[in-house]
Amino acid sequence: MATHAGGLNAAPAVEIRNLVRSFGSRAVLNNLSLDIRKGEFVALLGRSGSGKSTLLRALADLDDTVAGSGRLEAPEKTSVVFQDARLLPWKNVLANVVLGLEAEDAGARARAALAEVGLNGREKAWPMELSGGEQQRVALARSLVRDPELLLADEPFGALDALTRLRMHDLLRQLCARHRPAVLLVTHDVDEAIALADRVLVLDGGEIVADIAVDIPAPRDHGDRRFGEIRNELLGHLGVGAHAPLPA
Ligand SMILES: Nc1ncnc2c1ncn2[C@@H]1O[C@H](COP(=O)(O)OP(=O)(O)OP(=O)(O)O)[C@@H](O)[C@H]1O
Repeated sequence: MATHAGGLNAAPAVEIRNLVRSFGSRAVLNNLSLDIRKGEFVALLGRSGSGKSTLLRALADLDDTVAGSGRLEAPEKTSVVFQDARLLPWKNVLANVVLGLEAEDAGARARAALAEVGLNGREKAWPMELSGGEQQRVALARSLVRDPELLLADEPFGALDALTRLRMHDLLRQLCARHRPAVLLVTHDVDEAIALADRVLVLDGGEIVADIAVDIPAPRDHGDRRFGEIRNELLGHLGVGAHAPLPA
């Protein structure tokens, strides 16, 4: 079992026991159990179709129509970020962040969140005027303004170019260090998982088949020996050689 980065609260934010989720006769999640502690950043890898999004949707309570059983406890204050920013095109940036917020100071909080993601001064812009990376910044601001105890992110940087992706890694790292939500990040990118997470999981056959603590101090260097060891171990669990491309 993994050891964990220091400074984390030992109480679990997420407790999953014997979770089953099936489509027809196929159990995509098969007696899966998992804890995520408060403030812990967990990345989830797995081949295409292994059930990563199914798990994330279960945690987000977005799977009412899916057959299943088991116990799942997750915080009420949960935010989700998807690969596409899912902004309402007819609302400006500020209105997108404020949407659904009932707090009296919603506007001020949304402005502060936009400043945190580097979009100060863009409050009145329309989504279509923003780059893909900027739209994802808005999506992050929209999540954080709700002060979530759990942040679920389903390949949030998958559609971005390599440089923007690296910038978004820095941003997400800073935001998580400041707000300390528990995080479950679904990604296909092994290096992204190692660079960002306290723990990296691999999902296969409906179960967690690897649970690896990333015991590398920040800032993490991709060329670091330990980084390479963890990469190789994860690639092994994913069924690919260390230098072969990850199957889509
Ligand atoms: N609504 C649905 N109806 C039927 N089958 C589904 C449905 N949603 C997902 N599945 C199936 O469940 C399996 C897991 O899907 P899921 O989207 O969770 O995988 P994933 O690991 O997130 O894949 P990817 O990495 O390609 O996004 C797949 O075989 C998929 O076809």
